Amino acid sequence: MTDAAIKVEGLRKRYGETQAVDGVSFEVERGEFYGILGPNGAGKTTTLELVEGLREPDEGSATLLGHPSWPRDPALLRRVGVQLQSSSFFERLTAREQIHTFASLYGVPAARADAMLETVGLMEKAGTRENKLSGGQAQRLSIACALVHDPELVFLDEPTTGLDPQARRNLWDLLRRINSEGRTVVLTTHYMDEAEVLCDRVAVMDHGRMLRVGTPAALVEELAVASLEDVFLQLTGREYRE
Ligand SMILES: Nc1ncnc2c1ncn2[C@@H]1O[C@H](COP(=O)(O)OP(=O)(O)OP(=O)(O)O)[C@@H](O)[C@H]1O
Repeated sequence: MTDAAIKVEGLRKRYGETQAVDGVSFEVERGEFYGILGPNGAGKTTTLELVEGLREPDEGSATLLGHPSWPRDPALLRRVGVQLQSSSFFERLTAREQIHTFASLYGVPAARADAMLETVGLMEKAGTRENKLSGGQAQRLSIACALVHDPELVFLDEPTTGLDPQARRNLWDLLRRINSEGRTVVLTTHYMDEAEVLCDRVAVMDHGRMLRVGTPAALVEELAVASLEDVFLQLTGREYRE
């Protein structure tokens, strides 16, 4: 058993000619808010999928809460929440029906599912079908579904992409609350301000490798620049693009 929430050693994954993840190692402490930053195609999503146990690594290993993430351990699924893309909703179901379905898959009482809808501010949209929700509402519903079984560890892949500034800030409040309740949160993001505000530590990734890990303030200081945006630019040589 290790006390880290996540321990990753030497992960590699290739798709045909593309070395998507090229020897990634990192650790996330329990209760930490950890951000993975990188330009398009850097390998963030593949890294998350390997760590979550959704893909088999070519090499290397990951442990979640002290257990190997591959081969998948059903007992672990109960303790981990993964935010699915809103395109993974069950078709034509309302917001309430979606989260009730997730709740029943996990054996969670319906009342808990309703409480999660309330937490993400979707009670008044409970009767709305998934395809009629706005982008922000769909994101919040997907986060609520990932949290309905009260996981200890939560993975979010670009949770605020495509949201307007107000909706992003509302989501930040929610993510902070989730973390302050003691959950470990790992997210990827396209937004440096978001990483700076939310994350205890960030890892900057490019070309399948982790270039640097540290607190946003420490990275800014280490590279003697003005902001995390500059850290990103200096390490990757690229503006952040969506
Ligand atoms: N299923 C797949 N089959 C083939 N190539 C893939 C597959 N998934 C990802 N790739 C390639 O692997 C590389 C890493 O992709 P990945 O989605 O992990 O990056 P990312 O950092 O999450 O990018 P983005 O910010 O655009 O989501 C990219 O070059 C991508 O084109």
